[in-house]
Amino acid sequence: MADSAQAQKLVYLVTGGCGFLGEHVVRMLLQQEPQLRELRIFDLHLGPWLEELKTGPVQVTAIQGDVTQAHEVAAAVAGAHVVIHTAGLVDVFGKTSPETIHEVNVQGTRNVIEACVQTGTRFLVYTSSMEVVGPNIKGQPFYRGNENTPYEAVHRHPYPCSKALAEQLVLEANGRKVLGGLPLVTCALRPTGIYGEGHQIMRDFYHQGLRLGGRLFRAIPASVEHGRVYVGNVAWMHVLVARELEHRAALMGGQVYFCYDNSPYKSYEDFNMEFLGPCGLRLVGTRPLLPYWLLVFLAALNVLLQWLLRPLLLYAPLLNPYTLAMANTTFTVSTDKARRHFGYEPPFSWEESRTRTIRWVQAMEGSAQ
Ligand SMILES: NC(=O)C1=CN([C@@H]2O[C@H](COP(=O)(O)OP(=O)(O)OC[C@H]3O[C@@H](n4cnc5c(N)ncnc54)[C@H](O)[C@@H]3O)[C@@H](O)[C@H]2O)C=CC1
Ligand SMILES: C[C@H](CCCC(C)(C)O)[C@H]1CC[C@H]2[C@@H]3[C@H](O)CC4=CC(=O)CC[C@]4(C)[C@H]3CC[C@]12C
Repeated sequence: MADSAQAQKLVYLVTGGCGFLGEHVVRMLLQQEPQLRELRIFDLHLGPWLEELKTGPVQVTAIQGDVTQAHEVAAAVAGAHVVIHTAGLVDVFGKTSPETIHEVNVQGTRNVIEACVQTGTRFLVYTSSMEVVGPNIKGQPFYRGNENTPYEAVHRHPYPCSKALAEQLVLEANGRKVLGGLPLVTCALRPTGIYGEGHQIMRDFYHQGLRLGGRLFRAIPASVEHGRVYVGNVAWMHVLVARELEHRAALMGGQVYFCYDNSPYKSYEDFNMEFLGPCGLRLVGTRPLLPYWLLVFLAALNVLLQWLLRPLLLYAPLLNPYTLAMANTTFTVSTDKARRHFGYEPPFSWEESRTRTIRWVQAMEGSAQ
């Protein structure tokens, strides 16, 4: 797509463009994609910040729509050169039913693929997740693994199940003939746990810490390592893949790539403290304060309470058997596949990613006072 005859000719569609990752992808595209003529942002809920983007040189079209509605998706996709499909329901806390998660993540993705085929859009970038691989239900560690590392990917939870099915649909669609007879080129990106400006779970931990008098209590051993990735780097990988898919279709089509950067491997809680610490919170305990069996019991109790309270209110705490298993299982990625295939280098260093995230938490602190 680097053809100069195509300068400022391309139309991109970002589904879920008002979400945590989607907003970063949208802003990154506007900054870094010189060939962009029109950027369509499709989301169930449109953010007010979109207005400020409409004054720039690129035509920004905000489309309020639902990926589960095939006709809405087809209308948004028609005429787009590239679709970046980030829309999804990210729910590991039992806020939504398994059926709704499946409908949005799997049927929504099917609708996006069919829309590409029917309208002649050739390039589709899908935001998958590391959860497609693991951690699995056995809690087996994945240590510095890459895209070829053998791992028993067995899931029961609706979220990873839905992401795995959707990813499979995207990969199988690679090579299908779109309207006009040319082949569809698809690719799936698998971010590990994303952090950065706008991260809701970081916000939740921060407010929980404030409520507890500036303290958080260690629940997970520091030895359990997680791979995390800065949202700006994830956004950049999406922009780069979208740009390179045409020229490297034979190499990249139907491929999966972990989304990674140089963020340090740490336990989920210790990693969060990299940002929450400089904002005045303290992680109490060098070891977990409660025995693991008690956490398992509390997590199960939360499931029971969620079920009992459902007719009255939505009770969806951070701790449940799934999140406990996730937090307590080492899952770290070490790969260079994206660098080898399309020259990905994370534009934000760990220091910059950390500084930006701390500034964001501090701004939240300011607004809370
Ligand atoms: N947050 C994380 O750590 C990770 C997220 N991902 C994936 O990245 C993608 C984006 O996730 P986040 O930005 O964290 O989530 P998010 O919840 O902030 O963003 C998702 C966006 O999709 C939109 N959306 C939801 N249902 C929709 C529907 N029916 N029709 C149209 N739009 C709809 C939401 O309104 C939201 O703006 C998801 O596909 C998720 O599975 C992958 C790995 C890690
Ligand atoms: C909320 C969990 C930490 C709470 C642990 C407790 C209650 C003991 O303090 C989070 C631990 C791991 C997170 C997940 C992981 O980063 C991978 C993910 C990938 C996605 O695609 C979506 C988000 C998530 C499932 C992420 C969700 C929060 C954790 C379970």
